[in-house]
Amino acid sequence: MKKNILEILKTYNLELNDQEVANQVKEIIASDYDSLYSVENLKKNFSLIDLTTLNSTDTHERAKSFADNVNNFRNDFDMPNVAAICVYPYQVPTLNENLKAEGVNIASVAGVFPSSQSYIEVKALECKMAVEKGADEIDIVISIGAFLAGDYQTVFNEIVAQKEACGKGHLKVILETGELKTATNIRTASILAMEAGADFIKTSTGKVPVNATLEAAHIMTQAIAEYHEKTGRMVGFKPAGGISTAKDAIEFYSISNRNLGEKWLNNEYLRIGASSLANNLLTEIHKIETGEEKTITYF
Ligand SMILES: O=C[C@H](O)COP(=O)(O)O
Repeated sequence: MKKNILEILKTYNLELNDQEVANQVKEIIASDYDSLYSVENLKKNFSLIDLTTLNSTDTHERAKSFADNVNNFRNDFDMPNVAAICVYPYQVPTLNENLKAEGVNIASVAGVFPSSQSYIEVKALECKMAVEKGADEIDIVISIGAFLAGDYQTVFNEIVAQKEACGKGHLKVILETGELKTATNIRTASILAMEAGADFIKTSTGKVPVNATLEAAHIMTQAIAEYHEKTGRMVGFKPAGGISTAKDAIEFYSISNRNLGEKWLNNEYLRIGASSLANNLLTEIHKIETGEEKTITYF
């Protein structure tokens, strides 16, 4: 029998004040950011990256070139590799054939990314096919229109169906927080997605005007910590969309560090979805380690 998400949500206090959230974020950054800004943490943040392309101009060749660079990375740099490469579903077989780097996963968007506007059967089939073709992880988007219309049960049922379709694949659920607007909506969607079985909750697709914000990260990581306390299950967190500088990465890391703590600060439970962060982190690490200002464009 399908669970009733409205009944489940009643067991949580969902109301949040946007201004209080903003103040809490300011306090965390003011107090923690400087001490967390180190080469060690920049390298760790690199190892949290889901190296992403997701452009309309993508091709199999583009996926292969990502795989080649990731395969060679440890020959060229003495630091941990990225966590995963994230591509469109049709590119999964290309990664499956070409990605050889140890410990680097294949992630695929699915569920009719980025709009999620289709039949649930189509969305679930895309998840199933991507896993069958070799994806370890699947990134889907919630039905934002249904959520904003208050139809939480449909949003919940669709996540459950796509989780089932993923089988052994890990499911990351994108809330598209920039479209949810309020802190209360972001908190509600976080809890709904976790209750539906999300292995990770993720902020954004990178395809809407407002992508990952520190406020959304704060709300989501607090919800993850609370859900863990209530159920014992550790859900991962993935900020994504518009995170491109070393400063951005350490700011988001400061929020996760404060709200989730050490157990989450590894790529099993923490990821950053980003198309341009990797090169910028390499450039910053090189600058701190050698004193030389040199733009590194590896990916
Ligand atoms: O999931 C990852 C996002 O699509 C990446 O967004 P970005 O291109 O703004 O880094």
